[in-house]
Amino acid sequence: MPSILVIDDDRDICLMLTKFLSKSNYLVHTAYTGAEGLQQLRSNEYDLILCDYKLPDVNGIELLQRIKILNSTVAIIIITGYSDVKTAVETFRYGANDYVTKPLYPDELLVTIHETITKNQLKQFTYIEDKEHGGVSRKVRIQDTSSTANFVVGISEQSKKIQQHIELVAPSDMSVIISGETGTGKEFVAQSIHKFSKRVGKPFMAIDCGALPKELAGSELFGHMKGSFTGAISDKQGSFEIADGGTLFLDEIGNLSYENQIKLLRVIQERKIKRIGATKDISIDVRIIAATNENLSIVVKEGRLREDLYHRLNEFKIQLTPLRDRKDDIIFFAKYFLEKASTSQDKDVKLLSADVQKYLRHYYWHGNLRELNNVIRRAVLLTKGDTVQMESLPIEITEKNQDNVTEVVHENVGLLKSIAWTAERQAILDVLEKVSYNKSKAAELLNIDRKTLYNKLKLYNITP
Ligand SMILES: Nc1ncnc2c1ncn2[C@@H]1O[C@H](COP(=O)(O)OP(=O)(O)OP(=O)(O)O)[C@@H](O)[C@H]1O
Repeated sequence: MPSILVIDDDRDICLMLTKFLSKSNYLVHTAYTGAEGLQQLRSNEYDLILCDYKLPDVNGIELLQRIKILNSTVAIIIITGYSDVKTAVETFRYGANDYVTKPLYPDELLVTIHETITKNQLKQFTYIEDKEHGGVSRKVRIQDTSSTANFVVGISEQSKKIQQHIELVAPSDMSVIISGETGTGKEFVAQSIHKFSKRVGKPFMAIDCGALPKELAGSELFGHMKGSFTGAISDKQGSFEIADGGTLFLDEIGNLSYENQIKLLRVIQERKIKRIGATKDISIDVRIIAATNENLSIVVKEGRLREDLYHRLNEFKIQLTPLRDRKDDIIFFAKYFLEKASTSQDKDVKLLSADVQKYLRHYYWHGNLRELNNVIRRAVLLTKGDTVQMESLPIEITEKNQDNVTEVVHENVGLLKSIAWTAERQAILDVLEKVSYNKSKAAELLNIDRKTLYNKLKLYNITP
């Protein structure tokens, strides 16, 4: 039975989640503070941590970093208010796997939890038969690249160009830097390069340098010998050895320590590594694809990335455009995600209403394709008929976005506003019912303060 640790200071949410996740055959533990969560993590193994972004004792990023030190492979889903999505997408740089927005919908949560655990397990340790080492089984971490089957080429000019670049650079052995905002698809592009290269069939390993605790990074990348430091209880292969013959994808390269950058440079120049504490070098043949969502020339200027390493990695550069700047792709991908979500949820939602399409086109998409995927997944869950309507979109997309929707003719604005309001009114009523009309609890679940809730009750003429 997969096990989940819920970290949330809202005891009602913990209780509610424990109840329905247990019913869905998960083993659930709860913690009300970050410190308590870390304590639980020290004594238990979990498949997934479901963690509120705002905890009283520790901020979300710091907690993620501390979780990763204790367990670098556990899957993490962040719970956040939609208004904080911009901050939540930042957590992907620190190892979060996905996020869900409040108010929580049980069905959506179940789908997200199931997908996250499955995807994370595919990345985890697998025993493989190692012919070169006398057929001995060894434990390695290999990324399953079957997901590359799902790599979709967008229809915008920028996406077509990216595809050309992938096909151009893949057969060569050049190092590649892929840059782009979070969620633009850097890892998908890296997998695609691997798939089209002669290294296909060999390992593709993804290392998230942002999520890698500094203390463990050297050993994770280059391996270590038994006894080389406290905790090194046996010899360990690093990612370079494991990925030998294949491709190593180094995400958030700007986060590597200076010392590890020097070691990385040596691998590129001499094709050799030395495990921590070892005396002998090991020859390595690995193609490196690095990714970043920062401007690397600035990172170099600031002294966080060695210039020589930057130039060695920068043999070929692929720059992914934010989704908001390739508008043609928005609806194209939305339809793709719609079909995927509809199939996986066993529903028959096939269309996006004209208004929904307009609003999607004009939203900012801080989290790019990842955010679009999440919004569509939730919209499919909330849709009763075969067409996604405005009320199934988060209020942040329909409300804040209104000023930007230039294609909406003036007389339609009032109508759209009223649709958005209807959706919000319904959401408030649903939550009130769920918490037996306890307004404090309702405000918490809705992620607004009590005063705002009272104002909205007045506005929508709700008299519980
Ligand atoms: N080409 C694509 N085809 C289909 N789905 C895609 C594509 N690119 C991105 N996605 C969707 O967006 C999500 C995020 O993609 P990916 O992890 O590659 O982004 P990223 O830029 O590496 O993000 P981060 O910087 O946060 O690590 C994927 O899980 C997938 O749902």
